[in-house]
Amino acid sequence: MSEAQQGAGAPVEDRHPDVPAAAPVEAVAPAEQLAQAVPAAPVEHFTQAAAAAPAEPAAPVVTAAPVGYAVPDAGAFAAAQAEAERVPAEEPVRAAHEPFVDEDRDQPFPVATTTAETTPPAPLPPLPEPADVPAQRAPVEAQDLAETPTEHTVPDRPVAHQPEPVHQPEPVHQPEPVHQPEPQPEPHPVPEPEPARPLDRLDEAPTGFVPVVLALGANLGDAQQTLRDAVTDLDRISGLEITDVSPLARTAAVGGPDQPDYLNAILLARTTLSPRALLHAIQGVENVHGRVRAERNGPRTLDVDLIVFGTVTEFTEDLELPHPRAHERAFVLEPWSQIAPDAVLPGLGGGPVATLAATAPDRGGIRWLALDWLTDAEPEPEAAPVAARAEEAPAATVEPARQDPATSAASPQAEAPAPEAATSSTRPAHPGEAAQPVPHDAGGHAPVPAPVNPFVPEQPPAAPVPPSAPAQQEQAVAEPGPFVPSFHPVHPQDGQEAPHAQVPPLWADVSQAAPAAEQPAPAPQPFSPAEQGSPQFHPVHQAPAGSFQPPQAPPAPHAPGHPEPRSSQPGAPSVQQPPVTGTPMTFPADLRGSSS
Ligand SMILES: Nc1ncnc2c1ncn2[C@@H]1O[C@H](COP(=O)(O)OP(=O)(O)OP(=O)(O)O)[C@@H](O)[C@H]1O
Ligand SMILES: Nc1nc2c(c(=O)[nH]1)N=C(CO)CN2
Repeated sequence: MSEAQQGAGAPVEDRHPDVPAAAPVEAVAPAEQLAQAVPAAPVEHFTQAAAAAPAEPAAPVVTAAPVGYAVPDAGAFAAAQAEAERVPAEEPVRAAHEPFVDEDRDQPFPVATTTAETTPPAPLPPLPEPADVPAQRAPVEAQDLAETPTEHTVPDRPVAHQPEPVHQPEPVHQPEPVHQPEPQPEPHPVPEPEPARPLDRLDEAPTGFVPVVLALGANLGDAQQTLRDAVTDLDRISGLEITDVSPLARTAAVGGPDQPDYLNAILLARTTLSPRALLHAIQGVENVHGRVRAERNGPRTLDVDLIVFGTVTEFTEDLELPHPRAHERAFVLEPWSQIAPDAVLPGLGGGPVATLAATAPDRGGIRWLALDWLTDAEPEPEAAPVAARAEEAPAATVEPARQDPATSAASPQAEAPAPEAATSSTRPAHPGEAAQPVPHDAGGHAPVPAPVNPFVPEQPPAAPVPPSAPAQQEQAVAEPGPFVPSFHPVHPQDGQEAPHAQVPPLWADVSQAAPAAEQPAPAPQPFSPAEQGSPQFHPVHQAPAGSFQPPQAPPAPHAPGHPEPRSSQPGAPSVQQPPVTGTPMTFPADLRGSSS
C-alpha cells in the first residue's frame, strides 16, 4: 500500500459525522495519480467539474452556492446564494483530505461541496499530460466558468459526503490553472492494421501491354445481363482493354453446393496493370455486381477469375498464376479455345487449351454456347426456340448437365432450365424495363434468329447441315468440316431448316463438338465498346464462305473420356493439324493502341 493509500484513513475529526469512514477513503486516489489526472486548478474549476457530475446533491449541500445547478427553484437558489455570500470567500470548508506529500495533515483547503455521492466515483480516465494542454486556453475557460454560479466560493457548511472534488489538489501548490478536459469515453478497440505485405513480383506493372485471360461466371440473378455489364465494366478499367469475348457457355456447376447452372465466358484482354492491381480491379467489378463471398464454389452473381497473365507463373497467398484450377475446368477451357484455338495454358498442368478442354472432367456439362450474347436483340415472344434435346446430351465423358428428370425427355425447353428460368418465366431484358414474357430455349434465353447475327452481314448460302437424326448428329459432331466451329448447330429443330453453317444460331450444343484446334486462327478484330455503345464479341468462328464441307464419312469410334480423333474425314484439313505441342500462348496481334 502506498503512502497515499495509508493516509486515506484521515482522522475522524476531519470528517463530517455523516460521512462514513470508508467512503472517502475509497474515493481517495493516490496523490500522485490525482496530481496527474487533475491538473492544478483553482477551486472554481473543480466546482464546475463537480456540478457536471451526475450525482444527486444532498439537501443540505444545496445551500452551497457552487451547486446552483441543483437548486430546485429560484427562491431556494437565492437563499443558497445568500448563504454562500455570508461565508467569507477565503474561509475554507473543513473536510477530510488525503494530504499531499507537501501538505500538512491539518492544513485548511477549499473544497467544492456539492453532492451526497455515496457510490465510489468511476476511475478517472487517463488524461493528457498537462504539458499537452494549451496554456493559453486556461484563461478563456476560466472566464467561461466565471459566468456560472460556480464562481462562488465554497461555504463553510457541513458536508454530508465527500464528493470527488474534495481530493483535488490545492491551487496554492499548483498555481498554473489548467482546465481539466472532459472525461474521455472508453476508447473502442481499434483493429490492428494489417501488416504491410511486402511487395513481390505480382505488384510490378509491366512496361508494356501484357495479354491476359479473364474468366467470367454467373449463376444468380440475371446472369446473362450481369455478364454483359461485367464486360463493359471490365473494359472501362483503366489499363485494361478487352480484345475478344468468347461465346457464352451454359455449364453445369462444378463443385460446391447444389446450385443452378452457370453461364460462363472468357475474355481476352491486354493490360498495363500489375497482376495484383488487375486482380483487385476485377474484384471491384465483382463487388459492384453484388458478389458475396459466402462459400467456396458457391453460387454467385458474378465471378471474374484471372486465368493467365502473360506467361507468368507465380504462387502467392492472394494470387496464383495461372489460375490453379483453370487447367481442369472445361467451363474455362472450352470458351477460351473457341476464341484462341492455339492458346496454351502455361505452368504445371498446363498445355494446349483445346486439348485440356477436350479432356476436362466437366466437359460433358457444357451444353450451350451463345454467339452474340452481348448484342442479341430483344427476344421476340413468337420466335421459335433453338432447341436442345435430351438425347443430344454429350457422350458423357463425365457428368452431364443437371437435368430435370421429370421433363428433360419430354420437352427441350425444360431440359436444362436457365438460372433465371428457375425462378421466373419473365424478365426484363435490361434493368428498368418492364418484364415481358420470354419463351426460353433450353438455355433459358429466348433465341435470336440466325440472320440477326451482326457479324455475318453477307454470306453466300452454305451447305445445309445434315438432318437431325441422332446418327447423323453424331457424325456431324465427330466430323465437323474444317471451319465449322465446335459449337456449330448440329441439332436443328425437327422440321426446321438448319441454319447456315457459317451462321451459327444463338445457342448450340458443344457437348459433342470436336476440338476447336481445327479452326483457323481468327482474324482478330479489336473490341471497341466506345464505338459500339455495348461490347461485342468477334465472329472469330465464322467460316470463310464456301469453305464448309459436310461430313462424308461416319466417325471413327473413340473411347469415351478421350478426345475425339481430329479427323478421319477425307479431305478434311484437320488431318494436317499439327500434333499438340507446347506452342506458345497466342493472343490477337492487333491489340488496340488506344486506351479505353
Ligand atoms: N488467379 C486468380 N484469380 C482470381 N482469384 C485468385 C487467383 N489466385 C488466387 N485468387 C484468390 O482466390 C480468392 C478466392 O477467389 P474466389 O472467391 O473467386 O474463389 P472461387 O470463385 O470461390 O473459387 P475458384 O478460385 O476456384 O474459382 C480471391 O480472394 C483471390 O485472392
Ligand atoms: N460450371 C461452373 N462451375 C463453377 C464455376 C463456374 O464458373 N462455372 N465457378 C466456380 C467457382 O469459381 C465453381 N463452379
